[in-house]
Amino acid sequence: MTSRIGKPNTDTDTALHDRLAGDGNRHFVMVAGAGSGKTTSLVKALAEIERTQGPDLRRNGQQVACVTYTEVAVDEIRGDVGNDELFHVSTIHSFLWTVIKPFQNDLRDWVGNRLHEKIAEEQEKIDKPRTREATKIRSAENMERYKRQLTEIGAVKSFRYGTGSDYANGVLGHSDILKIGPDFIAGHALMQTLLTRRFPVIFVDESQDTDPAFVDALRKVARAVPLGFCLGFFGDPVQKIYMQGAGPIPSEEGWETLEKPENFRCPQAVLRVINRIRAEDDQLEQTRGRHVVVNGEDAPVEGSARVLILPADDLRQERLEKARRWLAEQDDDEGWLEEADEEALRLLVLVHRMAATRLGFPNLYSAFNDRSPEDLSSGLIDGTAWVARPFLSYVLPAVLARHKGREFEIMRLLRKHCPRLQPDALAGADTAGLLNSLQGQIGELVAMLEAGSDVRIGDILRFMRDNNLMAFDERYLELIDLYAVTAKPISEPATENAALRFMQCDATELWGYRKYIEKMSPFATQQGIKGAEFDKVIVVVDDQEGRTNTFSYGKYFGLAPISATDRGHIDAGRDCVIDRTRRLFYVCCSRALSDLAVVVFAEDTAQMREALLAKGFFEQESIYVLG
Ligand SMILES: Nc1ncnc2c1ncn2[C@@H]1O[C@H](COP(=O)(O)OP(=O)(O)OP(=O)(O)O)[C@@H](O)[C@H]1O
Repeated sequence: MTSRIGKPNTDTDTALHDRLAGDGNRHFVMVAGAGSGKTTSLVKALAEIERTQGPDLRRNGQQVACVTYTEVAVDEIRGDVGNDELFHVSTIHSFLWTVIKPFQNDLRDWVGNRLHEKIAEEQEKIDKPRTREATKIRSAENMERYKRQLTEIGAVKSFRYGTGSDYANGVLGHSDILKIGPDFIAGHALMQTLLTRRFPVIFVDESQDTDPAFVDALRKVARAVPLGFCLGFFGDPVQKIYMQGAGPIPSEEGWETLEKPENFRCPQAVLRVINRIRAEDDQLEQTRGRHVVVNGEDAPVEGSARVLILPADDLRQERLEKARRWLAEQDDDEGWLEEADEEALRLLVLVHRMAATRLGFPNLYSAFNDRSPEDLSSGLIDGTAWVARPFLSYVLPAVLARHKGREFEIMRLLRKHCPRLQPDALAGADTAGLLNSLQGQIGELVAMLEAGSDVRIGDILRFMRDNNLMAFDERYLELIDLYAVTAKPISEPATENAALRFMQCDATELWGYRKYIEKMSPFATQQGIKGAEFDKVIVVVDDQEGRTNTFSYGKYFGLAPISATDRGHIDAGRDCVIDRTRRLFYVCCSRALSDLAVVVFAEDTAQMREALLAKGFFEQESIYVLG
């Protein structure tokens, strides 16, 4: 038994198990605060289904689908329920791909329509009288390319799912899958029947951040199939931290709303803080808090929740280290200095310039973050930025595998990514010669990524393209060409040159970046820790670092003025920067199992203290100004 499944059932768990066992409408929404055990309820419900319905489902070749937000969350749930084939645990993308993959002809039609749409969009740009000449030329070129692709897709044998779309080669990208999946599910009755037959139960975890079109498509299925199918959402609207998430999931007629009043994770001191934070949102007040057994008695943990205000100058890194030492001394607890144990301490930073500098990838960070387009800046945090993918999933793992002498792993990576090892290319090839040459080229990559090699990221990509080590999509090929003809380093960040700036970074910066992405440092992003918990949590608040309009602690704490746009959003009752920052702060503070410290960098520390006192989240005696 794993830790989650082993937890005692709450009344809500019992109510859910009864519902799952019933033969009426079984759809439900479980909505509850942080640490209330939503994921625990989900895995316990899976175990209950296995126990009571497992043999029948297996006999019918059916599965229970559990869709969640990240690979990390998939692993967590898998860790609880094991590798049982009865459960199909996956991210949204991979679930949608499983569902739509068999419909190859429909996929081809969809791509055809999409290309027609793109052609029409470009034509519209050309037709606008105020479009600049250079833009018109680019649009005309794009149109030609799309038209060419229209003829090429006829020859595609079957479509695959990859990171970026490359229609001519049969590759559908992340964003395509997210459009096609809900379209197909919502639009085809046959699809709905097949879906519910194969997956008579579908659970969606972290529903507040799930794509709204996907949620709507599933709702439609639930309406169409009220009996014999069970759709269950688990979420917390106050933990929505991605702009595009669905937020609250309204219940429908016949559905049950299940609530969980307790918080099982946080100690009393932290529970008081997060209840106050939440009082400004939906006012849900959680009860109980974490308990431990002391001398045979179940007792609540008091824990701690403090704020340390530090001057925002260019000594931030040193000051943060000093603050950790201060906490260690105050508590006589070396845990605050922990560097390696992931579960013991996490430092949560909103944006990572500080971590980037410390880990040795300041330029790469700047390329992704400063005036960069949304897909790069948000992809920086979780490693999904399209320019970074080949390195994180292929090049760096291959080089590491060579360092460790794991040739088998290198072959696995090459087989997956290298066009020269695909079945079509291998037919009639001199396999031994090919393998030798590939081995040699991996050796060259190792040397290029060694400290002091003076190689740029773009050089590595050119090497890979020239030796056909990877199938690049068109966007990437254009970028490699652009890098090749741009001799001068770019000094001024601009949206359109972000990817090129990435290409011009020292290749060795990739190692620090990998370390950060793989969470091999005590730092984690504030958005990246959904669903997780740590013994000690340090939330680093530093508005100077953030250069986006998505979050602002200054505005949230009432120190920075709100803009006219913000005012417009507030007046219209729309989601605004203050709401988003509050939710992020709530998620961060609610990760602590024992101790929470919020480290705030402020231009004016006294003023910040006043602002925090006025907010009233923390007790007066728990707010410290450290010089
Ligand atoms: N019934 C229970 N009894 C005791 N502890 C529990 C119970 N349910 C959950 N817990 C513990 O509470 C903590 C939080 O549980 P879980 O991660 O499932 O909550 P969650 O609601 O998904 O959290 P969040 O939304 O904040 O990510 C875990 O340490 C879990 O082991």
